[in-house]
Amino acid sequence: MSANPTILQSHNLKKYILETNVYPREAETLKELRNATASYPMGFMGTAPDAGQLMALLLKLLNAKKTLEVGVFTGYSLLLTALTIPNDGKIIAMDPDRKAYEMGLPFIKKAGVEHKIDFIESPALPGSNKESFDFAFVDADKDNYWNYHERLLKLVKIGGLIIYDNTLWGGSVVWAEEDVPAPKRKFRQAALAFNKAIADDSRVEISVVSIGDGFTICKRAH
Ligand SMILES: C[S@@+](CC[C@H](N)C(=O)[O-])C[C@H]1O[C@@H](n2cnc3c(N)ncnc32)[C@H](O)[C@@H]1O
Ligand SMILES: O=c1cc(-c2ccc(O)c(O)c2)oc2c(O)c(O)ccc12
Repeated sequence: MSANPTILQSHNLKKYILETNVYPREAETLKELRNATASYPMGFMGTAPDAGQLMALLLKLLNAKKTLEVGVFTGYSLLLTALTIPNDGKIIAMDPDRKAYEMGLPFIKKAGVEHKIDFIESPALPGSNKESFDFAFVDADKDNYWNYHERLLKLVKIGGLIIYDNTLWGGSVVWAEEDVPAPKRKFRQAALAFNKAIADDSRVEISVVSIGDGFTICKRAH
């Protein structure tokens, strides 16, 4: 729910933020990928550009070099990460949907950052448990977030960050169940359970940010 100001309740305020501080600094290739994605089926799933700007800032703060992405789609967050990490950085990016990745690939090539990307055409839940990643972005099957969390706490370094997207699920976490469209209920329940569990998890420091569709930023504490 990136293009819709579902969390920030004012369309005008969202527009103001985007036009004043986000779009003028957005890389040309990201803009092109975002525009091409808008006419792709389910194009609204792409990461919101204001949320992307926050992600880039955090990647820079961390000096992240090795990152993991679960849920690539056409590659907005992937290209953003590739543009932000150093030239010898690496992103392992997993998604069973190669078609969507290939739609965005020309923009990644044009930006000259394809060498930083290792795309794996597969559902996630990686095999190795060796900790080594500075950063992970999870924007995939919402009902698996807790499974990803358990695995990522082994794969991300102490002090590293994990960002989960869609944790406010269009704002529906505070709606009555009957007001939520039936197909959205399963992921709403998943978000409610995830938000409760993460609040109780002393292994991470957290901040829930009402940007995009809700970002839960977790720092691995120990
Ligand atoms: C919301 S989109 C990702 C948006 C992307 N981060 C962006 O900025 O455009 C969700 C993606 O998760 C992928 N997905 C679904 N189940 C998955 C799984 N088990 N492992 C990895 N990716 C998965 C879908 O194919 C879809 O492309
Ligand atoms: O409607 C959506 C659906 C999904 C989604 C992702 C992975 C799956 O396996 C799946 O079955 C659905 O993801 C979204 C998202 O990430 C948004 O930011 C906004 C909307 C949606």
